[in-house]
Amino acid sequence: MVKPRFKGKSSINPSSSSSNPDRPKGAGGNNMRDRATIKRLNMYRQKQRCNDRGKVIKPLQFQSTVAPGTVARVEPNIKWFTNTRVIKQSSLQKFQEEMGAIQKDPYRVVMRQSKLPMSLLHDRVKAHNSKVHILDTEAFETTFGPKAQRKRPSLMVGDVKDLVEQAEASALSYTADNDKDLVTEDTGVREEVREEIFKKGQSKRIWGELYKVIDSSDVIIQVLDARDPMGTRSQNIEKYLKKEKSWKHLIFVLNKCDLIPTWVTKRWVAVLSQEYPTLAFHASLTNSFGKGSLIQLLRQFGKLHTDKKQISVGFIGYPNVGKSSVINTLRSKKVCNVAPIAGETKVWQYITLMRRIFLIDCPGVVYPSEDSESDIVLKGVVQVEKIRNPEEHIGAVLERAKPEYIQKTYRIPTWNSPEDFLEKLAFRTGKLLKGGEPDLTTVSKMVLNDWQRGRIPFFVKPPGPEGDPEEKELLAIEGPSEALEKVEEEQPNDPDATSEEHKEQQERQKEQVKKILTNVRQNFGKINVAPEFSEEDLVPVEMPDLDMCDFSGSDNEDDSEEEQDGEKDETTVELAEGETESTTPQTGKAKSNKSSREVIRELDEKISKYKQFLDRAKSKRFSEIRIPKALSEKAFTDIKTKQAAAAKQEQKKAANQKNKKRKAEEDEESAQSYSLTSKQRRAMDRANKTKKVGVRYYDTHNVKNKNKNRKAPASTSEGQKAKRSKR
Ligand SMILES: Nc1nc2c(ncn2[C@@H]2O[C@H](COP(=O)(O)OP(=O)(O)OP(=O)(O)O)[C@@H](O)[C@H]2O)c(=O)[nH]1
Repeated sequence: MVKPRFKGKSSINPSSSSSNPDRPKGAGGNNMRDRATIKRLNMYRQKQRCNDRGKVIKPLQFQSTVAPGTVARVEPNIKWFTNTRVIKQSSLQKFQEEMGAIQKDPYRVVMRQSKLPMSLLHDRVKAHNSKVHILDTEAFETTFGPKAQRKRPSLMVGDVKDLVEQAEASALSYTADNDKDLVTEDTGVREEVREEIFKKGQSKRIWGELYKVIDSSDVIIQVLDARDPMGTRSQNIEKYLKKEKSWKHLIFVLNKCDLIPTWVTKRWVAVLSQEYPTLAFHASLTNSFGKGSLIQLLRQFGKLHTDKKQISVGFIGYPNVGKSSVINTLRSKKVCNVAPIAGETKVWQYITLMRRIFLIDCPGVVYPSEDSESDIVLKGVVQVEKIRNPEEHIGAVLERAKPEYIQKTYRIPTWNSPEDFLEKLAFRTGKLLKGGEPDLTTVSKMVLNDWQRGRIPFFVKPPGPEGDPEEKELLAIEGPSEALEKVEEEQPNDPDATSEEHKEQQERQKEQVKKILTNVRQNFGKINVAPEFSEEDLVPVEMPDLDMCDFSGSDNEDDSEEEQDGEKDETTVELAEGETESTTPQTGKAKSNKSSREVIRELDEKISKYKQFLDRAKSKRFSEIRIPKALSEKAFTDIKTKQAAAAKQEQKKAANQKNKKRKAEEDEESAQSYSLTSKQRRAMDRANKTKKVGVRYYDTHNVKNKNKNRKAPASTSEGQKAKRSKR
């Protein structure tokens, strides 16, 4: 530190040291410390000097020299009161009036409030018991009238008596187990902290994404896993939507219907339809179900919002329920990433379905619940690879899935415990560690993956009696419209819905939505159920509407799908038409005019239609369709008699036209065995073949195979076989 040295008259130190407050300007460059800073720094740096005995011989600057305890006076310097200002009463009043007027004016803003004595505006101290002047600030109508907008506290009771009664009642029903706030003695035993992965889909970021999707959508589709619709449903989000966004349409889509028996799909659709419009869906690019209905529904919703250029449809739901797959199915191509692991979708994503309809994919969201870790794993919320102890959840799998399905899937006849099961499976699949130890972790992961991907047949049984088809029908038919009414009734009024006009508009919209939903019908018989369920699970569902009209209705769905895809499905058969033709007597006269070949061709067509129908039924393993035996027999006997008649006619013609020798031979043959020509025999064979319902689905649907079978001459195939056997 440079001390100012006395140099004659001047006490200014000419030194250019950085600690000299008097140094000339520019001596330290452009960025010089100012005088005050240097003085302050010097003050910090100074040290007190003491003699050998500890007595202060040089006190610090500004240090009091007065002995402690002495009464002293502070210098009466004006600088101590720099922030104080004096204002005249008249000026104060003027300030209050002018500033008050500005504050009340909503078009003017007071800037720099902190620099103005704003507290002077509110100097009137209010007494504690002074009246609340609500009406000073709010009008009577908005406060108390029928159109009051002021929020009232929601009190559960009307008066103190009620309150006491309620308190007593709740005291009686008190149980310490449910009391979360109860302070208990620390036993030292605590629940283990949950692994982070079990909080999948609950992060703030994911919820942020969800709210973005909800805010941007006009129609919200909650995708549910058909195997456990209630478990993958977020009732809290539904409540939120009903309360805060009541003008948005919420729809359920029951996805993965191919993994459960059809009657279960039907029942769940009926049950869920009582709350929200519900559609069954099977997401697949090649073999989907429900696509036509959903697109039709979305189109109709688009028409509802004529005021908008386009509508946005948000897909929300648990992770891994198939939101992205549904979007891909609707677009008929891979527009969203799909994976059999949860959390594939990370951020929201906009996809154009049509010019007027946009789809928004959302990451899977999980509402924090009481679910156990096993519940979370089995709902497919977490990725199996990330589970630390997958063996712990195998017990839950074995509990939930029926033993017969486990036996069938893994070919393990019996087991005593989950560990035993895992060991047996490890030995069977050769998943062994060093020394031949079974690799339980790998095997457990395999089982959990199989579960999540639907390879182990499982479904949560829907509520209600199982074998009451009448009730089911009723629910299925009345469901959507009832649901709509209920939803609409429960919906609170839109804040703006004060005017009559708005109400009318709402009514109109309600009617329109109702109409839309009654138009959308699904034929559950068309779902291709993949897993093989036991007899017990395939509760035979009588379909009273198994007259062929039902099938014509079902084709409508395909039609709409084709409309979308722009391609025609060759396998679509209008059985309704076929049925009326075969059963009505009108054909007799007309047919007599037709040539026998035409008749045979027609009959062939009919045969193939019936065959397709039977194959379809067979592919469902008769889980949902029961063909009345009388009906099928009648149909086939009809065909056979007609074929025989046509064949006879053909025979007669041929007999007239062909030479005598041939005629004689034919006569001889017919006399001997009443046999038919090879063509007729083939036709008869085909007719007989249709009786065999054991033909697999792809035999008729795979056109390639069909042609191969037809074209390949028997001799060549035999020749090939012979060649192969020689080799
Ligand atoms: N069997 C069957 N599997 C399906 C169906 N829909 C989706 N999946 C499968 O379910 C898995 C998850 O599908 P995603 O579309 O990725 O599911 P997501 O809901 O988008 O999942 P997140 O990205 O985690 O939100 C994939 O392996 C799909 O193949 C369906 O209808 N039937």
